[in-house]
Amino acid sequence: MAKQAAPVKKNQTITLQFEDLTHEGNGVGKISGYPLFVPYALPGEEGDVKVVKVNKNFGFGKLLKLTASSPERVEPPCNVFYQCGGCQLQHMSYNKQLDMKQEQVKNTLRKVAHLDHVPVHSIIRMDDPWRYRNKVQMPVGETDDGELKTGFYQKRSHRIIDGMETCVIQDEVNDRMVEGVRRIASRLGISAYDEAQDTGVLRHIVVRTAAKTNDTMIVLITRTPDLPNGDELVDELLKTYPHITSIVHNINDQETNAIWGKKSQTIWGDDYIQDQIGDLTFAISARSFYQVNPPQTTKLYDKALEYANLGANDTVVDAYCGIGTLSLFMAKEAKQVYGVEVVPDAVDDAKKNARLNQMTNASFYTGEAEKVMPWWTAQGMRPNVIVVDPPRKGCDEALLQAMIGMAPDRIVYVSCNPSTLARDLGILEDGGYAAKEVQPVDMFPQTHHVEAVCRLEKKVSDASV
Ligand SMILES: C[S@@+](CC[C@H](N)C(=O)[O-])C[C@H]1O[C@@H](n2cnc3c(N)ncnc32)[C@H](O)[C@@H]1O
Repeated sequence: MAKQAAPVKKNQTITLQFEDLTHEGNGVGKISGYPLFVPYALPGEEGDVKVVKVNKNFGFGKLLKLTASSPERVEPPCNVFYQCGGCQLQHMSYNKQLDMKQEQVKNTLRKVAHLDHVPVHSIIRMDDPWRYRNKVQMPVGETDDGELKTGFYQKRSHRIIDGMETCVIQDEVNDRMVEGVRRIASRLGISAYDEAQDTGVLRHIVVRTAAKTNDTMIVLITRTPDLPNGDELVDELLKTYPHITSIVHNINDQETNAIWGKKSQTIWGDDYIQDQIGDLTFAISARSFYQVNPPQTTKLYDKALEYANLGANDTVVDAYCGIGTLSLFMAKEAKQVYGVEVVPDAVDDAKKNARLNQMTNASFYTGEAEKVMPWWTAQGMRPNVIVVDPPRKGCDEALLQAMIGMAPDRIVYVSCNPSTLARDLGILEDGGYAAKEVQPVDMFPQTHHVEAVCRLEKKVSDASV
């Protein structure tokens, strides 16, 4: 059969009405049924678009001029929003962002796993959806005059954006600290890493601030094993910012896109910062995962706890447990909690956190959850509740099968990716679990990222009814 040509050509300019949004927040307009995805266009708008890419079934366009604008369009407060790849939705009212995320969860569950019947509750919004991030990983470069400069990369590139004054989703302390480190390091003549030549020293400045305690950790990531003028840098930083609790040097000597290298050493203060969530205290070291949005984290964990519906005799497994945050909240209500996590430093933090909070009924194990869980199943572990909170790629099939084998009464699935959530729910449904309800939580305002918690229960078999 002859291949049907796309009805547009690259570089052609067309007028398009936008009717929908993609998961990434791009506007969707159709020309003779052929969809074009156009960043920064909103449903209900019309605009002149230059076609920039033509695939067989869809294409991409660049918005040249809006001819009809949506009431949901707002002025992005960030001066580099259109260059930076960090946020995608600042041009959209917060209510519209929430609608989009809600619909994404609903539609993905329906399309991927045919779970149309599962109620998806209204997304839990953030009261003030700005300045929420407690961690920043900022690339370092050099100006033409040899001064250090910092800024996020331009979209789909490794070019640092010029003129980035601030990041409006970062905690202001992080913004200030990045600028402070840049200024002092520049004065001390520390050079920036040059990716093209694989030369120079400072690659990234990472700052993590604890919202409740104001503890701050600074991580200096260098290509070189030593940090020239490191002592002076530490002295000056401490003089200028006495609230710093930890300074860590991480070495990344590889030619790679990865930010972090394998070796870290604390060059001043503690190996970790401490923060509080609710009435629990957590130690967090440099390499450990910690939720980035403190006010929303409390809401997310409250929902996960409600869904776990724990009793004093319950045993819980928390797979992908990080530093044991959710595990310890569960341990307050359950008899025993077992956490498993792949990052050894995070497991050390989790053990420390159990001690810090005087909790003796939570134990933590290092390993890949997809390997440890089948082994636990074979050992006869039979928890009443399993909690999973995997990275974006979702759960490994071996882990899902191990969960099914453990036959818990309830499963709580915390997800940062609706597509893998839906895929995994399909497998759990086939394995005898019913998804009962889903609660989206807006953990990442101004970005297209979506978080959701799902409650599953073991299906009652016909024979036992
Ligand atoms: C989304 S975080 C959740 C952590 C924790 N529940 C929290 O709220 O802070 C996912 C965690 O899974 C860990 N992880 C990634 N792959 C893993 C694997 N194969 N086995 C065990 N843990 C893994 C990551 O290191 C990270 O700590």
